[in-house]
Amino acid sequence: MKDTSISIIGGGNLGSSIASGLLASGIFSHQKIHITRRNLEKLQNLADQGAVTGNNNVWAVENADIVILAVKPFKLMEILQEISPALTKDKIIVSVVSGVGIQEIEEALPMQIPLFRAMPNTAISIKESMTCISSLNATKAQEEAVMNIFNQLGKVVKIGEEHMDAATVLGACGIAYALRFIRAASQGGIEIGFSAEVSQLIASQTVMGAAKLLLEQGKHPEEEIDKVTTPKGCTIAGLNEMEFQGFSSSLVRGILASYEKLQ
Ligand SMILES: NC(=O)C1=CN([C@@H]2O[C@H](COP(=O)(O)OP(=O)(O)OC[C@H]3O[C@@H](n4cnc5c(N)ncnc54)[C@H](OP(=O)(O)O)[C@@H]3O)[C@@H](O)[C@H]2O)C=CC1
Ligand SMILES: O=C(O)[C@@H]1CCC=N1
Repeated sequence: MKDTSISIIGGGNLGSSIASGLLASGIFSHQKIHITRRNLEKLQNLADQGAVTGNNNVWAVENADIVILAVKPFKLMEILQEISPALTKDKIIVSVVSGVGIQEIEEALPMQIPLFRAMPNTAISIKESMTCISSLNATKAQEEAVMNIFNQLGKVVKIGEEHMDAATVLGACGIAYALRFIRAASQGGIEIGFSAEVSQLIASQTVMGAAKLLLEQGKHPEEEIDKVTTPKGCTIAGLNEMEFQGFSSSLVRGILASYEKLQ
């Protein structure tokens, strides 16, 4: 895709993470990656790596084959109105905005354009995102092209639009839940004698190993847990106390609370 141009409108937390992932991936030439926001100073790091930064959204869309919309939900309609004159039928739009449905976006567009919603997470900056994608008005080839981009930035799954809020919670918010687990585990590690640094290393690498056991071997978590829980041992004692304190149910309820916020 070296001749293809991609523009990210809204270089904030997620937009900049996407740009970093794209720069690291080599999918596009660096000078074909455009990113906009009003406070340009905050894009200096991406400019230093060869991306084209700016604050002219219309220019960015005119010069793009693929446009990623990464502004806050309340800004999206304003941005769609602004960039509408620069849109043509051959451009692909990908919205990573949470809570705004694909149909609502289509209604705000001046013509029928291949439209995608993608829900990545901030690990896209290191090509370890989980990205869920839905589409409207896209050909098979356009779907494959978009899936292929996100596939190189982590893992990707195509979902129905009706599951996009669930994807937002489990995948995008999920990064924060997992990080909070790591922080809590690290704090426990400090209580039992490790320095903060060593504790965080042990907790982070352990979570990565646990995730890889499932991802690489397709196992169920309980199958792997059974291998760790020695009868009368310390793991089952800790797990049962955590469950007594509501560990699993607090996670499930937290996921529901996030989901309800999007309804
Ligand atoms: N953060 C995350 O983990 C995830 C976020 N999302 C979704 O992604 C979207 C962005 O979220 P997030 O990155 O966290 O939010 P941020 O506020 O960090 O980023 C939005 C950016 O848009 C820029 N912006 C505002 N107005 C304009 C404009 N007129 N033209 C160009 N850029 C503009 C802002 O920069 P400036 O003020 O300098 O213009 C800001 O940095 C949201 O819709 C969110 O729901 C989805 C999945 C995960
Ligand atoms: O919390 C939020 O609203 C956004 C959506 C997904 C991740 N962050």
